Amino acid sequence: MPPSHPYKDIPIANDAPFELKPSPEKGWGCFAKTNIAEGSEIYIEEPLLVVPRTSYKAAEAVVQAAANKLGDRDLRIFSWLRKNGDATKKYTYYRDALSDSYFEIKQSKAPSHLYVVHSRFNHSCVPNMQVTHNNVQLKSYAFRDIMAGEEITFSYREMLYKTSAQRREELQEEKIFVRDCRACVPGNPFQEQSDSRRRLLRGLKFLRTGEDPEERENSPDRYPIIFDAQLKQDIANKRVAIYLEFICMLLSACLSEKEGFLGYYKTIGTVEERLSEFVDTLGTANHKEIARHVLSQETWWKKFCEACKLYGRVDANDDSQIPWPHWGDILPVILRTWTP
Ligand SMILES: C[S@@+](CC[C@H](N)C(=O)[O-])C[C@H]1O[C@@H](n2cnc3c(N)ncnc32)[C@H](O)[C@@H]1O
Repeated sequence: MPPSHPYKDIPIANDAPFELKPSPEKGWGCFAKTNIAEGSEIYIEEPLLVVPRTSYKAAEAVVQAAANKLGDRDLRIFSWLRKNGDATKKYTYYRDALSDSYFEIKQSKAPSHLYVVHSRFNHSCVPNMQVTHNNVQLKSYAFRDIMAGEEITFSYREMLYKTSAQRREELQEEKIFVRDCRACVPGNPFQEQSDSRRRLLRGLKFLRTGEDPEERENSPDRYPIIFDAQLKQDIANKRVAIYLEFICMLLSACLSEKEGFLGYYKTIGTVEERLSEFVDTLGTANHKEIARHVLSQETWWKKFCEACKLYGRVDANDDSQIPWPHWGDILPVILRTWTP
């Protein structure tokens, strides 16, 4: 009989809906023991170790000092960590154990928090779990239904607006070579459509808000999303017409649903709630009526199609100064790139 794997000893609450098991080509991972309904909590965890931010070179002494303050039990748990679940790969350096299993808690001044259980979940670009935190406590929940036996994954970075090539580039910088991901493995229909959908989602976000979610990290010209310089400047400086914002929100919901991300933003209210609030901002009674009719449609695609009836209607609360013809150019392009 093979010797027991050290991960088998990692303490996981009995009522946790998942178990740790080998995950083909990804070391070990976490798999659902039962069906988990969308919105259900998956795990709550406190950090085992909190280490002040430091340079990689200095980290060994700093992490070692923090580890030395652990009680016997926690030190033993720390010692069970293995490089990507390989039982033979015990860490030589404390800093490497930390750097493979830490989470950055943005609000905290000490960014390196080691969570033994949450760091056993593998990455996916089409994940089913979201990890949030309340100060230093991590809390994860299912943002879509998860079937018993399915691997539970989360996205290590914000990746909704990135194409597979962009994601690959970023993850490889962290030595993560994504396997078994239907949005990344080239040549399958989901992957090809996924790239177009994510590019469109990014463009729609820019149209709605004037902010390009990728421009923060990349130079504006590296992965341009809007090629028309005048249009780009107009959107960045001015508000778009209300009808267009509404249509863009609905098309974004269609695309997010296809990508499996519709439940992802539930922490800030459901898409339905946000759209209802949006309807309240319309100033023309007739437009409100059309918008309510739009939201009563069964599917996101039907809602989007009905919303297109608002196309070009200037609302009483509209303060858009962006000239019309641009939008006439854009919508057909959007519609051509995506089939429901
Ligand atoms: C935080 S650990 C995740 C748990 C790890 N698999 C284990 O057995 O302990 C991160 C490491 O898991 C591996 N990994 C995570 N997601 C992966 C994926 N989608 N494809 C391939 N490897 C993945 C990478 O080696 C990465 O450095």
